[in-house]
Order: sequence, then C-alpha cells, then structure tokens
Amino acid sequence: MGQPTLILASASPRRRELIARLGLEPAAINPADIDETPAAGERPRDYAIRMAREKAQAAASDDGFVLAGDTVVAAGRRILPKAEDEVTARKCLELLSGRRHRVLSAIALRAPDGHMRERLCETMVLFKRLSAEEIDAYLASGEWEGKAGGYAIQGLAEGLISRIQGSHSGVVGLPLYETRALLKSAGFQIV
Ligand SMILES: Cc1cn([C@H]2C[C@H](O)[C@@H](COP(=O)(O)OP(=O)(O)OP(=O)(O)O)O2)c(=O)[nH]c1=O
Repeated sequence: MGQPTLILASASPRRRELIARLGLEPAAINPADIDETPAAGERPRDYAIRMAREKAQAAASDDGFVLAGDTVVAAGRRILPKAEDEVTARKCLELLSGRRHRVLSAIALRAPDGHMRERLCETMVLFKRLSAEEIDAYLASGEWEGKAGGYAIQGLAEGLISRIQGSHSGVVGLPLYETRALLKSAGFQIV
C-alpha cells in the first residue's frame, strides 16, 4: 500500500527539514496565511492549538492530509510576540533571562474528509542570566528576526540555554515524537 498524500501547510523551512527527518516528503507545500492575533485572555496552549487547526483548515484539501504547526513562547500566562524589531526582541530576552519559560508546539492534521486531529507538546526552557553584553551580541546576530519569543534555539541561543525539558524539535517548530504518532494514527507508514 502506498503512503497517503501529505500536504504541509507551512512556509517554515525548519518544518520542512523536520518532516524530512521522519522520512516523509510532502507532495505539496501550501502555507496558510491566517490572522495570528491571540484572543483576549486566551491561554497559550489554547492559542497554539487554535492556530495549528486554523492553518490546517486554511489549506484544506480533498486530495490529502494537511499538516500544520504552531509554536508559541509563553512566560506564565503571557504569550510572547514574534519579534519583528530589535526593541521587541530585547524585551523578550530581558524577560526570559534567568527564568524558566514554556514553549508550546501544537500540530494539527486534517484528513481529506475534514476530520481534525491535534497534539500538543510542551517544553520547558531555561536561559542563563543574560548580561547586557550577551543580549547586545545576540541582538547583533539578527537570529531573533521573526522568531516567537525573540530567539531561535537552533542557532546561537542554545549556548545561552542551560536546561531544556521536553522536545528540542518542538521548540524549533515541529515536535517529531508527537508528529510521528499523529501521522501513524492517520495511517502513514513511518519507521
Ligand atoms: C522559540 C523558537 C521559535 N522559532 C520560530 C519558528 C517560527 O518562525 C516562529 C513560530 O511561528 P509559527 O507561527 O509557529 O511558524 P511560522 O510563521 O514560521 O511558519 P508557518 O506558520 O508557515 O508554519 O518561531 C524558532 O525557529 N526557534 C525557536 O527556538
């Protein structure tokens, strides 16, 4: 039996690389453009799941399974923004410095008949206490651009992270354990 058709609803090159690590190649990449504004008082985990579902729904297809993901950085109940400018990135790093925070990574899989399955992965991340020099140097790298919470663990930031409990791939954007389980439950054959 052949593999079901997989459509990846993501513009993120990291999600493409991560899905390849499960030995899968999407038949199509259909990024979903949705409104990513959190609702007032929305909990980080609810927001991550809602975003993943909305992305999968926006790329809905009768021809295959649509996989989408969403990664949210949360400090307590607070949802950190995607850092689009240096001021925002600095605020995020100052907030995360020396404190534990959570990264919520939700994935949603929409079946061709419209049935939606989802999973959530939660990872604790601890940054060292960052000095002013460390923050300045990190900002100068530009790696924070467009990243939730103003950092990317897959780059320089990992040298500033003393502990992570959960899923490294989840922090990057597609939790491989949960993604494999979700795809297997939908009939994909994966090692
Ligand atoms: C915390 C963290 C975030 N990020 C990035 C991944 C995403 O760009 C962003 C989370 O935003 P997402 O909305 O999850 O993803 P995206 O906008 O990049 O792609 P798409 O919606 O098309 O699938 O933060 C990292 O790359 N590494 C990290 O360590």
